[in-house]
Amino acid sequence: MSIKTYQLPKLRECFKLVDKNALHWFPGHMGKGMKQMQQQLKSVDLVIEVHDARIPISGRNPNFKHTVLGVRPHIVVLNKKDLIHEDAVSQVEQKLAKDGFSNLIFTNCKSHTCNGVRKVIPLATKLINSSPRFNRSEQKDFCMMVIGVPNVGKSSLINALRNRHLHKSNAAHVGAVAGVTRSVQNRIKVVHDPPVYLLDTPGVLTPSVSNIESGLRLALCSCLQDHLVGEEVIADYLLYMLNKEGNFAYVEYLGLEQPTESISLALLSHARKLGKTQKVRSVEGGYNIRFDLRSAAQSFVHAFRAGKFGPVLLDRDKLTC
Ligand SMILES: Nc1nc2c(ncn2[C@@H]2O[C@H](COP(=O)(O)OP(=O)(O)OP(=O)(O)O)[C@@H](O)[C@H]2O)c(=O)[nH]1
Repeated sequence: MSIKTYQLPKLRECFKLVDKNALHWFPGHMGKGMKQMQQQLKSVDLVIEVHDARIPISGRNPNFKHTVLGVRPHIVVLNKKDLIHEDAVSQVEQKLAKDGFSNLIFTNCKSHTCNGVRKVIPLATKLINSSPRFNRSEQKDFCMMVIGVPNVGKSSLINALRNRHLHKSNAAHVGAVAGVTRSVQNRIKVVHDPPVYLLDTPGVLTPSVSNIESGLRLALCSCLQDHLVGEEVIADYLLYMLNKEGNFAYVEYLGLEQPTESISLALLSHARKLGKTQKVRSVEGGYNIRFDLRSAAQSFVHAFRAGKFGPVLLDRDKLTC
């Protein structure tokens, strides 16, 4: 196999700035969902907080700490483990342990043989049995609430656990866009004996994103809806991050000769490669055919989300703080 060497461009130190309001996504169902979660706390024994492993710090909703965490035992599941480097796992573990998260499990809900998925119920029941159950001490069944920001894989985790323990098909609705689950759902049984039920909840973000770069990372991982931020802005941030990581797998994918820092050049090349054009009305009255940069941006970002550029830990810079 030949290894390509590239003449590297001078790395830029910034990415396209986006208006903070574009990163503000807190529709009504999120506020309502948060209230429903708080109300449900008395009927659950444990909270499972799911994160996207690519953004273990940026993807954390700090409001959960004051609203739904603290009363019941708590497990952090870092899902989409297949999209980060194997060697990043221990770095993330160390950082989160330093931040006070001791019950951590990495999962890949797309794999039927994931070891992490296998560990969730045994760890959860162990934690419940070693904590006071308060109003639920007479209950024979266990109930756990699955929380997290949008699109991190909460429903997928419930389905994976149900599949593993009951060999039953999916019961929670999974989708590739943020905001599929819009209210706290009915209990879903995932284990027979002792009975274990899980509550799926809507993904909830903070009402305001304080840091633009964290917001762009959330957008890149599909925790916000793309059209709110803009596909070309997300694509620009992706290009900036891949260059910063020294990950040039995008060069061939986009049909480029060399790495580039220019998102316009990258998208033009990709649109040309895909043959994506659009008709644009000209001032003279007719139509001009132009390369469709928006479709190219969508395709670039989707390729990243599908793992086409290999594993990427977006929060690497936050692990040393
Ligand atoms: N690569 C990868 N993709 C995953 C994994 N788990 C879930 N997904 C994908 O992530 C997307 C979101 O999954 P969901 O289970 O719907 O996420 P959610 O957190 O319930 O989403 P909301 O209801 O929007 O809050 C889907 O396209 C899943 O197929 C995983 O471990 N690895």
